[in-house]
Amino acid sequence: MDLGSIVSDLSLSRVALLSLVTAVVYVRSLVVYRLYLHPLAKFPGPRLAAITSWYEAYYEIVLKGQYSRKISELHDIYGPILRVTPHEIHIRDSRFFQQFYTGSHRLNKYGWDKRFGSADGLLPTVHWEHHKRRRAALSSMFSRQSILNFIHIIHRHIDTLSVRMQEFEARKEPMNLTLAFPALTGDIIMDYFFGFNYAQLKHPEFESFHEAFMKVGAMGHLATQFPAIFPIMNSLPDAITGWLEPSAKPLLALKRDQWNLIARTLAGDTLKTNDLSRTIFQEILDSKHLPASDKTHRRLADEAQIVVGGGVETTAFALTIASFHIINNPKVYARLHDELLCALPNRTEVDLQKLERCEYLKACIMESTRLSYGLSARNPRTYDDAPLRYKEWVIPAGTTVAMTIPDVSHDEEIFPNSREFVPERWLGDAKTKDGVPLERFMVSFGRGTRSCLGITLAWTELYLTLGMMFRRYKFELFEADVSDVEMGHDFFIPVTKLDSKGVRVFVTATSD
Ligand code: HEM
Repeated sequence: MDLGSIVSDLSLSRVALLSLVTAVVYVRSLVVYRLYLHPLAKFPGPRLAAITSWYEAYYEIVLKGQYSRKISELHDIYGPILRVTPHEIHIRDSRFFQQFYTGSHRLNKYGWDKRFGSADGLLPTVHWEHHKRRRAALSSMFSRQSILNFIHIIHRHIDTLSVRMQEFEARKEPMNLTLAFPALTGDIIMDYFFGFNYAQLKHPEFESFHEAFMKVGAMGHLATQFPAIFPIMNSLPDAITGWLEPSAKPLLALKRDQWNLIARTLAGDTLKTNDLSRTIFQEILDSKHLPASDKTHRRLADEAQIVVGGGVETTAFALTIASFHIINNPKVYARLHDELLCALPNRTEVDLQKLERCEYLKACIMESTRLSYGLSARNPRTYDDAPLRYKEWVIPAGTTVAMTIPDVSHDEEIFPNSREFVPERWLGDAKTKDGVPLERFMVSFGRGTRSCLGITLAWTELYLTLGMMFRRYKFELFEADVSDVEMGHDFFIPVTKLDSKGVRVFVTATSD
């Protein structure tokens, strides 16, 4: 070995040593900073969660969507306020929920922009002002009147569901409601957004967006830790991404499909095949609230993914939960069926106004919505203008603070036996023990300026679908139990145990 190479070997090992020392010093300083000097250092919680986001990553990625559950256990130990990552505070206090989400109209939402690969859709929009104009552009399409203008199309899809039920009855085969409902809600929202649908409800196996949206949710945990994932996925050809990550294929297909639909519309193709006078898509394109930068191909694709996504899984899960519990509880079924018999003496009729007067049906919908949560994820907000006060705590301005809907749905003080399906808890002048109206704690549609935009559409679908089903049919569960509707994983939306075969039922038409 010559002198030159000895010298260069020595300097290489010096560089390596120096790098190691620098890394150790950096990590130690970061740990000391996050534990003792960080503005959130005084907040309770596990030290590991305060030091590194890998604590969160372990529960979300390795254990597949279990951090929400862990956080609930941590609240039992540390109290209502916790530091759950180095930069985030979580609060579990049902009585603070309303105040937290409505405390200011200038709340920003950091974090969800990385989750779905559609950062400029309404739901994940970070800045409150951008959100305000994007929401204004969509609002009129979600008013009661607009939904009533669209209701004949919802009726058509519910008729198709009824025809499919007759088919399964004739074949004496179990029907998979877990798959049928996303096909129903998918066809409805496609008709409303684009003006046509993929007839997923007519597909023999109810092929739908269901799997793709579950994948979006699951990948969100990865994207939270590695925000480059979606930008990389978007920049690679689909074939390569699909080869690298086969489980992303349904998601890629969905994204590609929506991208192409928007390209065709922008190029002047008419996709609309239904008789609707306006689609959500046209409404966005014509909106005076939006600047040109909000009408680009990419932004429209983001909005399509978010609105179609918002319209599919949430309502479908609430329908699945309602159906399972009503079928599983003969007394609930009997009471509901009797009520529907009075409201709709003619079995072919499905009338929204009449169904809305059915108190017990409404109570069943409240209960299934409570148990379906809408979203199971921590729902972050940032008070950027001033510190947020919670009890004796002052949370510095600019801190991400989150609360979680399932925490309220399962607050035993407010909803005793909260895991059980008890529609009766909503009847009459329902109140908590200390006299607060119970509806105040129905938070599954969120609260404040960013609460669910599709609430009227969701309620309309729930009334019409459940009204039709439990007026016209009787059902028997086939190899399904409560674990097929309980949350096993928080993939942003609640997901049941992963090996669930779904809620399968035998169908029989009623004779009355
Ligand atoms: C049972 C059914 C549903 C439930 C429980 C539900 C729940 C929710 C929740 C909790 C949020 C608020 C997220 C937040 O606070 O940041 C939300 C937002 C949203 N939902 Fe729903 N949803 C349902 C059905 C629908 C339907 C049918 C649509 C129709 C497209 C829809 C569209 C949206 C949209 C666009 C947003 C974003 C609103 C915004 O950021 O301003 N949802 N939903």
